[in-house]
Amino acid sequence: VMMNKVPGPKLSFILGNAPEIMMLSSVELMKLPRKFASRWQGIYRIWAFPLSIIIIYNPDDVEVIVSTTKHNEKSSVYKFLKPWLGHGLLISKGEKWQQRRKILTPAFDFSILRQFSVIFEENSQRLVESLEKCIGKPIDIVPVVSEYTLNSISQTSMGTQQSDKTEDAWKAYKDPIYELGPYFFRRFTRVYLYFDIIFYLTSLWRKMKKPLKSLHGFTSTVIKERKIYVEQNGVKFGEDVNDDDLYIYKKRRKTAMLDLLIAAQKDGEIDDHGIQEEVDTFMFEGHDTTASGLTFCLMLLANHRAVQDKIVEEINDIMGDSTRRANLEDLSKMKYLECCIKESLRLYPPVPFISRNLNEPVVLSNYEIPAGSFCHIHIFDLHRRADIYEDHLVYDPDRFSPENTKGRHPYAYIPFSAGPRNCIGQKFAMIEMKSAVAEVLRKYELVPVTRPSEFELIADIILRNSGPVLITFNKRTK
Ligand code: HEM
Repeated sequence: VMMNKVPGPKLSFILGNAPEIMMLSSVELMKLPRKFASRWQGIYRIWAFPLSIIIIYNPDDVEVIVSTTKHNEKSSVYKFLKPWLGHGLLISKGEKWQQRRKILTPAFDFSILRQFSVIFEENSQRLVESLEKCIGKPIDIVPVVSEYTLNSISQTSMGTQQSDKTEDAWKAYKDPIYELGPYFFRRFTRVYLYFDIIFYLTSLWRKMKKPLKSLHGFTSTVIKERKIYVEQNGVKFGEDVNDDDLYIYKKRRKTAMLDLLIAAQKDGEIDDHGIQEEVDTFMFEGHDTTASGLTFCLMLLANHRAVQDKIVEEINDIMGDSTRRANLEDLSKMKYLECCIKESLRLYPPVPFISRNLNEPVVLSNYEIPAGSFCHIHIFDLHRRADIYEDHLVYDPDRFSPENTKGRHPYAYIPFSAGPRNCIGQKFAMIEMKSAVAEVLRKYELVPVTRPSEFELIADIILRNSGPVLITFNKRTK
């Protein structure tokens, strides 16, 4: 069956109402695909002249698209990010992507994550201390959590020295990102702005230049400082990693991502511009996603007292009376905590949708989809399918126990995407989130202020609430 048989909103709806779509707020735009998802069964199409877009949210079709390298190319939607992230790993294609992925993969090897875990521990400690000041009153956790994830990505992957970068110091990086958000949104909702030739003539583009310059200035300083450090300390590349965590961490050994790139440059595999692209990509992808994940997870735990208590019980079983920080080995034993994080990534996937260019025809749900179409994968709607997840809107971490996971379609749950183009930072993110949640819960009882029912999610690259996410932290008395 051909493409034009795929169900979807009436042609006139999209074309006729295009100006209305442009008028939608980002909260309303987030709701629209949710409405469509409930009307169709896992696949629908949208014509936004001259684009034909297929939207899928069923495991079989998702598997067809993400499990091979055939449909690996990101769609033009990502080009909105190009002025910022260049052709970094998230956006690049073909041989360039393959080569970069090969250079960068060792930076996320388990042996390196083991070294990083000491840094996560220290930052979790700092997170816990910073909450001390706010005990007993509602606070917005969004800035607190993103300070944690920014420090974590920069001190691990970028090898930034462990200075006490506070919220204020990070403003120079975060403010331009917040400034750019609405501009990306504007472009996304206006099909004519999909064409570079038009876009680069608009005042929108002119407005974007300044925040982009600030962002690039920030990351190029990170690179410069690290190059000087490597120069002065004569770090040798290609040494075996010593087993002593503390030693490696103090010495800041070669294996951090930025060091790998600097090494690759010495081998002529990448140039300054290429390094800048990757640092921009990883600074962003590596902090905003986990900040979103942690925000929603902590909010859900505040709203589910029994789940919180069960996690604390698990932690107490593992840590006993010890007050030392939970290390990587302890964290790997926290199986229930892992289920809680997974379940929160199901309901609130930080990357709510991904998109591919179909460069060759493909059959999805028995429809022949021609080459040249875009394929959006709506992770958000896939994760909320009532036929896969009973009581699909209920936060129930036990869904991810080994028994309950058995028999579930492997592509029914893909917060980190899947296949060859999956998230390179998946393990990194899980350890980082576990460390923070465990340490926070050991010290505090989370009392709900913002309720999930009050959420107004917005259409953005990363899933966010339109307002603050408030929680009250009280000292935990065992
Ligand atoms: C909860 C946290 C995270 C979530 C939910 C997440 C999710 C995702 C998803 C869905 C993709 C696929 C994107 C696409 O197909 O367009 C992706 C790719 C990617 N992620 Fe993550 N991510 C997380 C954390 C991280 C971290 C911590 C890093 C880096 C340290 C990272 C770096 C990347 C990069 C570089 C890519 C592109 C990979 C490629 O195309 O080869 N992510 N992530």
